Amino acid sequence: MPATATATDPGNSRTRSWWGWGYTDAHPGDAECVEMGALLPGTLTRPLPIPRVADLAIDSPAVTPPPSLAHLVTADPEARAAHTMGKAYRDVIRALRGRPGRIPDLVARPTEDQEVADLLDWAGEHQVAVVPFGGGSSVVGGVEYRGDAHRAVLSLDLTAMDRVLEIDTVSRSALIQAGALGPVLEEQLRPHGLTLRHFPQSFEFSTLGGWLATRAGGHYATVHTHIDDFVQSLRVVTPAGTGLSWRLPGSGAGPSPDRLFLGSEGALGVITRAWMRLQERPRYKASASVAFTDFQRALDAVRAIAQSDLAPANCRLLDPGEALLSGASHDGSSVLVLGFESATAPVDDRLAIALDMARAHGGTGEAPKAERDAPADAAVSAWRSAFLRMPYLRDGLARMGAVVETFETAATWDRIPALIDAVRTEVGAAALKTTGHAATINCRLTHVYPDGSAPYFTVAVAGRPGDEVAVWDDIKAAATDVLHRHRATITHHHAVGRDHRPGYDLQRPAPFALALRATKNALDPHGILNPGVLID
Ligand SMILES: Cc1cc2nc3c(=O)[nH]c(=O)nc-3n(C[C@H](O)[C@H](O)[C@H](O)COP(=O)(O)OP(=O)(O)OC[C@H]3O[C@@H](n4cnc5c(N)ncnc54)[C@H](O)[C@@H]3O)c2cc1C
Repeated sequence: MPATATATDPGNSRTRSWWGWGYTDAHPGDAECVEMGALLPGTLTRPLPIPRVADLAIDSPAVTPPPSLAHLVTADPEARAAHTMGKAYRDVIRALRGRPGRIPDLVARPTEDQEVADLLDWAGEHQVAVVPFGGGSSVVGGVEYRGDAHRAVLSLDLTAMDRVLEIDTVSRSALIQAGALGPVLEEQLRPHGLTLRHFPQSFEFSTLGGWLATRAGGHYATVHTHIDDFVQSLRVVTPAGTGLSWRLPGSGAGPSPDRLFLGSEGALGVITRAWMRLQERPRYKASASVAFTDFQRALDAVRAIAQSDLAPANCRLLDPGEALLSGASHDGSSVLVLGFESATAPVDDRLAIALDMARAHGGTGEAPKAERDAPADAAVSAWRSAFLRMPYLRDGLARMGAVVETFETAATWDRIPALIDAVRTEVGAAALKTTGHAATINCRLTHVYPDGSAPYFTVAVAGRPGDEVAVWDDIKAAATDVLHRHRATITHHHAVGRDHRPGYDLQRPAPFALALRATKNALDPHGILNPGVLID
């Protein structure tokens, strides 16, 4: 039976930062920034001031919408500033240094599909570049226009389209508007005992449409974690018309129309709504952590667990640096965070078997605790809270002039040990060369598969004050080169955007690039949609 739900924003009384991560009231204060900076010798002695929109040079909009669309569009400086860039380190430091990217001329907030189509029609007639914008949490330059300086730019913010329109409890799926932020969407599903169960680290500040357009990866380590797996059907508004795929549990009818738009990053069309497969909320949970003195043996343990049929919800391996940083270990050991959950049956047995497998590879861990009865163990809790706090701390370190950023990849198991070693050595050497300081490079495995895994690296180093962007670009170029030589993907879940174009262009087969170009020409004949992303 169809059910409708009303959108709510649980966090709407708090102020979102226009330049940094999340809510302004959660940002570290000056004293905490100084304390963090002291951990990286060579950083500034005082934090850079919080940037103010009033200090930005914001030109008058180069374009005016027609009266019929004027009510959807704003030229408010705060709104324009907040839609200028994503939330990568590169974005944050440019805002802090008063050098943000190209500020869009206008921000539009459509409330229904027809308004999206009307905005695209108008933009096509006037050659206005349109950048679809969900939560704006892109870390790859996905929402930042970097094309011709004379072209007008419209940021198309989808967040006013944030409702769960219909729930089919029989087929356990829901029709959801693309602009719903994670908490807004889950709040509407909760009364039905259902969940999308897609929890990227950016969950609070990213949208369903953004997840679909970037093929986001959720928090879970195995099985259902990529947003792709939950898609039943998509509605996409393109300059060439609107398409709606059929709701099907599976179909072998030629190439999948949904697959064309998953990962299309706003370059082929605007995803306005999707039927998504839902899950029951888990009732049984159990978690534990295992310490290893030997990282290679820890990798072997994770591989064994990933190649079993245990399917842990969480199977994150933290190297010693990552474990120290998150408070999961203080003695130089690597830590494997294991978690199981189910809506159907207790999971303690599965956790016990996984722990036995870890111990067989030299791991030491405490007896498992079922989370229904007892809190998760200390290392698991420490890791979880550090995980959510991390982006705020990154911005605090950026205010100290430090260079702190992450990058992620995936490769088959046979390549993983050499890949991780090469990143540590070669990216470390590049960081030393460009800054004169030794970098901290930590690694964790975020997602594991029977045939490989996704290592996620964090780099922290004192920058060259005032030159932090160039420093990061040097380091990132070295990282791209290492990944390419080791046949590791340029991104496992952070998308391509503009920053990953060099790696993506190398990775994709030439005939596929031809097909993508032809598709872009067919669907977006005026080239207005997110120019520079995926294909020129
Ligand atoms: C601290 C932090 C943690 C993160 N953690 C994760 C993580 O765990 N997993 C993960 O996968 N990613 C993660 N990311 C990256 C980012 O959150 C994801 O790429 C996310 O899917 C982007 O969603 P969004 O709504 O913010 O999209 P935006 O950043 O607004 O847009 C991203 C891209 O999608 C396009 N787009 C947005 N909405 C639409 C639409 N409706 N139709 C068509 N195109 C659209 C945009 O044009 C852009 O190219 C993280 C980022 C940060 C800053």
